[in-house]
Amino acid sequence: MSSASTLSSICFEQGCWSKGERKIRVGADKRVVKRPSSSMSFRVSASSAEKKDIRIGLLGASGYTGAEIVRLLANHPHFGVTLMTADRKAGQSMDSVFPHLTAQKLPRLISVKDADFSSVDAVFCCLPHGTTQEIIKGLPTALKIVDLSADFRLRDVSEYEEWYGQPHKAVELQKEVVYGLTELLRDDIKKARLVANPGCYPTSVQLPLVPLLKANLIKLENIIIDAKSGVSGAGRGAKEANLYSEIAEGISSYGVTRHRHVPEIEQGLSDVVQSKVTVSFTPHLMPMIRGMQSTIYVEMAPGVRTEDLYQQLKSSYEDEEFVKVLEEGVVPRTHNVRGSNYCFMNVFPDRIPGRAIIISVIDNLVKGASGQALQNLNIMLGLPETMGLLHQPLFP
Ligand SMILES: NC(=O)C1=CN([C@@H]2O[C@H](COP(=O)(O)OP(=O)(O)OC[C@H]3O[C@@H](n4cnc5c(N)ncnc54)[C@H](OP(=O)(O)O)[C@@H]3O)[C@@H](O)[C@H]2O)C=CC1
Ligand SMILES: CC(=O)N[C@@H](CCC(=O)OP(=O)(O)O)C(=O)O
Repeated sequence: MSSASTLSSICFEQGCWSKGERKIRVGADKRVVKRPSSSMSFRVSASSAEKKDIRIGLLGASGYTGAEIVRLLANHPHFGVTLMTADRKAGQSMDSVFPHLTAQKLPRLISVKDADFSSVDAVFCCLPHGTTQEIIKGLPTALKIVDLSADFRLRDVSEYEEWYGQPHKAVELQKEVVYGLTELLRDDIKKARLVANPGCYPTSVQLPLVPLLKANLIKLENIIIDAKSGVSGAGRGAKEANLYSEIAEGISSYGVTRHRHVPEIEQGLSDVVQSKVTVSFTPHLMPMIRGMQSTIYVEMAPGVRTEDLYQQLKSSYEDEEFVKVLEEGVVPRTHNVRGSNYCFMNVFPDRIPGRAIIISVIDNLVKGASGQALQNLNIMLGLPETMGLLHQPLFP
């Protein structure tokens, strides 16, 4: 890995920049993008920018989440991919690995050890968990980084070691990490250099539960999460358990009693109430490619009705582009969010008094991974967080 680039910095017009920075005014909202080191200045419009002025490095570009970021960036006026890495596929062209991305002009896949980070301003890290800490530790400190793996999500390094079965290799770096659950931690993300993008299950679970816990509407005990994922959640690497003949025409529970997303979910929920929250969580592999549903059973606090949960979720997310509480009685389906950055949710009364059932759906590869990562990098660089993400779900 070679030496650091100076990070581009971006701000709204009222922000300030120093001498010698290039500026770009973007779209009608008069946003200003600034990059150090050139006297040149130019303008682009957000809708038709040919010049992608912010250079993106994509580590693990030959995987599913890497490819999904490339797909999303096709519609991003500022982020252009200038560096892409792979492991086994290093040396190949992206077109040959992912022909669906052929229309884009992309750099060749190289090994991460050959990567020159002086050519990038920000990095999406789409590597398997367990490999990422050492690699990120070696990156120039000027880079803004969104890590999609689980390597930096658990604040407590001993908890990481317990659940991931290996020592944490970047303990110092862990201290500066911000957890990237966008809608709920936006203010911290704005200031972050390194964001740990949440796991897909934890995203689908925390988005509905955090506002309800914050408002003391549900009990901390007996939260039961029955979650289901499409097979792309397991990545592109070949595994016997993910063969068509193992997945099709059936449902498999896995990680029963001990899935590594449990501590991540519990960390997020416990933070909200400043008290230990525990959950029962069982994930299932479904015979579908994308999509994730979490069906969550909760006990309501005394005197609380399902209507109160519904109103709380409605008001918490009324101004959010990507989190939608459906009309009363409408059941969210993974089909409704396919290919998009949306999370749809709803809450239903259980026939057992005092209990409620919450259903939350996302696309694991978008809101559960690459979409939320892009949302976070937009925020970290002062851009509108919806940039590149405003396409509608693909249905049917
Ligand atoms: N898939 C999903 O829905 C979600 C995934 N995530 C997380 O995002 C990360 C990426 O996931 P996904 O894209 O699905 O994974 P994939 O298995 O599809 O892709 C992994 C990528 O990392 C590269 N790679 C593998 N091993 C190494 C290594 N030792 N050193 C350097 N590069 C390596 C691969 O290269 P090559 O192809 O050449 O072998 C490939 O580009 C993972 O940490 C995953 O847990 C998070 C949320 C959801
Ligand atoms: C279907 C499937 O296997 N899903 C993955 C979760 C995907 C995800 O969010 O994983 P990370 O925490 O690794 O980022 C799993 O259960 O391990």
